[in-house]
Amino acid sequence: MELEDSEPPFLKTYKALFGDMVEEERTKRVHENMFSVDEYELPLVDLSGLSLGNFDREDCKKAIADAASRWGFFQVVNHGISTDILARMKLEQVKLFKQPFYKKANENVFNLAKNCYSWGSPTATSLMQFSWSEAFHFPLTNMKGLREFTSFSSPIEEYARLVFDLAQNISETLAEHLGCKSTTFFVENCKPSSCYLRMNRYPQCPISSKVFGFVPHTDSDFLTILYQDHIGGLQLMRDGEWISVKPTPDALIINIGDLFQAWCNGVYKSIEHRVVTNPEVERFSVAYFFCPSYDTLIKSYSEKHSIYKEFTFEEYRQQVQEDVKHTGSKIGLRRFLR
Ligand SMILES: C=C1C[C@]23C[C@@]1(O)CC[C@H]2[C@@]12CC[C@H](O)[C@@](C)(C(=O)O1)[C@H]2[C@@H]3C(=O)O
Ligand SMILES: O=C(O)CCC(=O)C(=O)O
Ligand SMILES: [Fe+2]
Repeated sequence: MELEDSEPPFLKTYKALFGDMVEEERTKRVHENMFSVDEYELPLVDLSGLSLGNFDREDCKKAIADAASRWGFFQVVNHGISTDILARMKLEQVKLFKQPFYKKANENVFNLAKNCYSWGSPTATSLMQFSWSEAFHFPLTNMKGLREFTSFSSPIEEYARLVFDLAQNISETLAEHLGCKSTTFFVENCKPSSCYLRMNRYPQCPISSKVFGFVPHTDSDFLTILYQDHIGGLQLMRDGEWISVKPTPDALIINIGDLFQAWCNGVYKSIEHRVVTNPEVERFSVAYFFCPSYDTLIKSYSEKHSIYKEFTFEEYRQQVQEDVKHTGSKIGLRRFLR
């Protein structure tokens, strides 16, 4: 197997030691169920409809609510975040991950939160729970901290400001569709400082199609807004099958989180998703978790009927972390069924 100069050193070593194994792995992946998964385009909503006349606006809101209830996932274009900001954010993200390990692991260098950098799933208790990825996952309580590393007006900071408004608008649209026309719940309980940003890097994985880039999970938030590059690898569970999500340039992917599913009594779905590895190229994504403050009480929007017990966001996170610690898996909302 010939060695290409452009390949990272670890891959050269692998090919020298296990060349035929890598070839065999590549052949195997073609038939592997992870890679023969059907690729779908998520329901696409053009948000420019929200700023048009009444009918277009209502159609746009209905498309958002339909996708959130039928898929739990959808993608949006004309979301108001420019291609330029997305491209500059991606560049900063690549620069950040290319830093030497000692710098990435030293939170003072980037002035981000403590312990925000990790490899894999920190609490994995078996290989199947290992994630072949590295990530910075930090609360947006200190946006200025982002400037220390990147530049005065960090594109990541600009993105975080814009994506908060987008998450707020989409949440209120979803609430309105439930008949909560003038709810102030999200404005009162979700602030830029209560949200999180997670930057993911998925290195190429030439050794096994059985390793996940990110283990199957649901997001423990109201709403996640995901910016992914063109490589692909995100899969979601639909009708009992894993389906691959086809990347759309400059689109943002919205998925409903556990807290919204509880708040709306299951009308909108928090869907399990995962990331599969790629044998040839690395992949980057940025997930924005739209979260309330920890003391926010999550209870059904409808007084008359609720599937889940009331719980604060803090109680939810603690329960998840306890379950993940003791069992290696997140039990999530099932813990709070009435
Ligand atoms: C180990 C875990 C923590 C996590 C659920 C999981 O089982 C695997 C995914 C993890 C993750 C990653 C993104 C978010 O940080 C998070 C809150 C989420 O929604 O999925 C965490 C989960 C968690 O701690 O609740
Ligand atoms: O990278 C992706 O496509 C998904 C990442 C994800 O699910 C997460 O960060 O919660
Ligand atoms: Fe996720």
